[in-house]
Amino acid sequence: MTVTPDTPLTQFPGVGEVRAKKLSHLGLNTAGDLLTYYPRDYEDRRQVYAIRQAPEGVRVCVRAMVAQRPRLSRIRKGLDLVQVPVVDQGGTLHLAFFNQSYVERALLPGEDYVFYGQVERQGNRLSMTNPVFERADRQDVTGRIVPVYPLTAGISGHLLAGLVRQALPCARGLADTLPQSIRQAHHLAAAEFALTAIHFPPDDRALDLARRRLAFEELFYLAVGLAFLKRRRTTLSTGCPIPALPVEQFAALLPFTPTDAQRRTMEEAARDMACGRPMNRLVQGDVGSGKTVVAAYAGWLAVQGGFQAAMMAPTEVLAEQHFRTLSALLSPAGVRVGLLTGAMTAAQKRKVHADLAAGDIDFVVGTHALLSQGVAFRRLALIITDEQHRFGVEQRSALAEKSAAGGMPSPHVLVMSATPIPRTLALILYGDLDVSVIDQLPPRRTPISTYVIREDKRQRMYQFVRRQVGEGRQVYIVCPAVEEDPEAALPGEESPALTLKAVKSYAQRLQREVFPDLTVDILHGKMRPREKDAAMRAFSQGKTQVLVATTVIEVGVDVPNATLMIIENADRFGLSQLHQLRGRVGRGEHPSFCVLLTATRNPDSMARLRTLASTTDGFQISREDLKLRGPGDFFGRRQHGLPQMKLSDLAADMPLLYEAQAAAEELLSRDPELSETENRPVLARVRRLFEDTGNSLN
Ligand SMILES: Nc1ncnc2c1ncn2[C@@H]1O[C@H](COP(=O)(O)OP(=O)(O)OP(=O)(O)O)[C@@H](O)[C@H]1O
Repeated sequence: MTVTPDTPLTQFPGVGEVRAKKLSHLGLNTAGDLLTYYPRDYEDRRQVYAIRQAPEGVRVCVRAMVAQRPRLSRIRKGLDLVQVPVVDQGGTLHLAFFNQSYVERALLPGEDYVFYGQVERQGNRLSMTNPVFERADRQDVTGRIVPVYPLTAGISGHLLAGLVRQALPCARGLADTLPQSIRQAHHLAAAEFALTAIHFPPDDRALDLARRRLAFEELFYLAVGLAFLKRRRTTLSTGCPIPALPVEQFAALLPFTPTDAQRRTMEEAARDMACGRPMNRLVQGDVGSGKTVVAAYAGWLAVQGGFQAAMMAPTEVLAEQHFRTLSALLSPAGVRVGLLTGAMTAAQKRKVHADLAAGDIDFVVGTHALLSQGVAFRRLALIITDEQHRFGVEQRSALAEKSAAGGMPSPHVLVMSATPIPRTLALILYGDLDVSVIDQLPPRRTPISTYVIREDKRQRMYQFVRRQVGEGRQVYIVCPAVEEDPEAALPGEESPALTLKAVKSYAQRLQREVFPDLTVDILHGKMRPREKDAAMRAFSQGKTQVLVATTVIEVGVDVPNATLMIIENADRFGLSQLHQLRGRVGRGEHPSFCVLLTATRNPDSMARLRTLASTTDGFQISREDLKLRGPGDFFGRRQHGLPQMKLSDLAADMPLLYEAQAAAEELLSRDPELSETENRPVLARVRRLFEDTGNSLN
C-alpha cells in the first residue's frame, strides 16, 4: 500500500468499519490525521533486563526464552488463563495471561522474547501478569521509547502505534510548511524528522528536537493568525476620552468596601478610558472575586461622561441578574439601566430599541439580542462582555460597529473572564488586551469543602441537604440532562450505571419522595424565559430551598445564601466547568460545600475530580484542565476563536511562545500579506487552522 496523507484509514489492514468509526471519534480519518495524533506521554522501555536483575514492582522489559509450550486453562466461564514459564541463564519467570488465549499459540518454545510488565515476587518465585511482548529481534513495543496515545474504548495503544507506524512513510516528501529561513533562524528540525521522532523517538534528544519543532510550529501559526485578527480589529483606533472620576465617589454607592484588587482594577480601567485610545482590557478573576462591581464602575464612568454603555451576558438568567444588580446599584445615582433579551416581547424590544437610539437608556444589559439588526445606539462608548470566550471576537466587533454607526469613535472594551486562564494563554487568546487580575476574594469568605462521593452515600447526602436547609441555607443540585428520562432512577434503586440524572424527572421525584416538606424547583435552558426568570428570582429571594438545574447556572449566578452545591454525574463535566459550578456557593459568609457524585471507575475521571477536591484555586485548576484537554476543548471549540492546539502545553511553553510570536511578527513585518512564494504555505496553513473557529481569516 502506498500511503499518502489522504489515504483513508479504512484502507489500512485490520481497520474495518467498526474500528474506523471508533478511530473517527478520535478525529482520525486519514493517514495524515495519524501523523499529527501526538502521543500524550511516553514509556521508556529502553532498558532490557535479565530476569534476576529486573527491578520488582515497576513495569520493565525482561528478555527471556519460552521454556515450554504455553498451557491454556479455563478458570470459569468467561475467564481463560494462559501460563508459561520463561527462562534465562539466571532464573525463571512465570507468566500469566488472562483472557488472551491467542498467547497459547503466539509464544513459541525455544524462542527469545522481550516481555514488558511488572515483576512480582512471592518467596523465590518471580511472576509477571499480562505482559506486552514481542520477539527479541523486533523493537516495536519493547527496548525503546514507546508512545502512549490518548485512547478510546476498543482502540488499544498497541493498535494505534501500529497504525501510526504504517502511516509514517507519508511524512516523507511532505512539503515543510515552515519557511526555511525561520527553521534556520530558530534551529528547528525538518517536518519529516519531527513527525517521525515525535511518535517513535530513538532517544531523548530526538524527542526534544521533535517536540520543539512541532510546538513551535503550532504556536507560530497561532501567532500569525492572531496578528491578522488583531490588525483587522485595530483598524478603527481613536477612542473617546472619558474623564476618570475617583473610585471613592463610586464606592459610596456600594453596600461594601471594594477590595484592593477591585480598586486597582477599577483604576486601571479608568486610566484606559481617559487616555484617548480605546480601552481593550481583560478583567480576570476567580469565581466570586467580584468582577461585576468593576463593570458597574466602568459603566458608571461612561454614563457620567455623557455616553452609553452596553454589557453582554452569555445567558438570559445572567443578563437578568446583572440587570437587577446594576439597577439596584446605579439607579439611585440617576443611571437609567435597561434590559434587552431575545425573550422579551416584540413590543418590549421595540421600546428598548427606541430608548437606546434616543439615548434614554444609559446602560443596557443584554444577551445576543444586543447584536440584532434593530439595535442602534446614540452614544455607545463602552462595551462590556461577560465571559468573552463565549462570544468570540467577531461578536465583540459587531457591537463595536454599532457604535461606529452612531458616528462614535472605537468604543472601549472591557472583557470579564470568570475562567482563570494561565497567563500564557491569556497572552495569546487576548493578544492585544491589557490584563487586570482580581487576585483577592472579598473578606469573610470561608473556603468551600469539596467531597467526591459514590451512590452509597446518597442518603447521607440528602440528610446533609436537610441540615443545610434547616439552618436557613439553600441548595443547588446540578444534573447533566434536561429531558424526562424514564430510566432515571432514584438512589438505591437498580439503575443502569450510566443513567444521567435528568432535571425534570429527578426534581419531581425528589419533591415527592425525598423532600416533600421542602420547596424544590427547577431551572434549565429549555424553559421559557419568563419561567426561568421566575425560578431564578424565587431562588435568589430565598423562596426555593432546593434548585435542581442544568449548567445554565454555571456562570455568574450569585445567590450568597446558597451554601451547598451537589453535582450529579460529576464526571460528565470538565474541570473548569465544575469549578465554575462550585463557585455558585461560597459567595457569602456561611461555610459552603460542594458534593461531586459519580459512578465512574475511570481513573482519569477520578483523578480530575480529586484535583477539584484538593484545591479551590481556579488558576491551578485551569492549568490542570488545559493539560488534560488542550485549550481547544478547554473553551469549547468555535466559541473562543482559537484553534485546537495539539502539542504545545501553553502553560509550560512560555519561552517558546515568545519565540514563536517574535518569529511571526518578524515574518509579517517583512511580508505583511504573506504573498511571497516561500510564505504562501504559511498563509494557507493559518487559514486552515482558523477555519473551524468562527474567526475566518479569509
Ligand atoms: N468587596 C466586596 N466585599 C464584599 N462582598 C463583595 C465585594 N465584592 C463583591 N462582593 C459580593 O461578592 C459576590 C460575588 O461578586 P460577583 O458576582 O461580582 O462575582 P464574580 O467575580 O462575577 O463571580 P463569578 O465569576 O462567579 O460570576 C456578590 O454577592 C457581590 O455582591
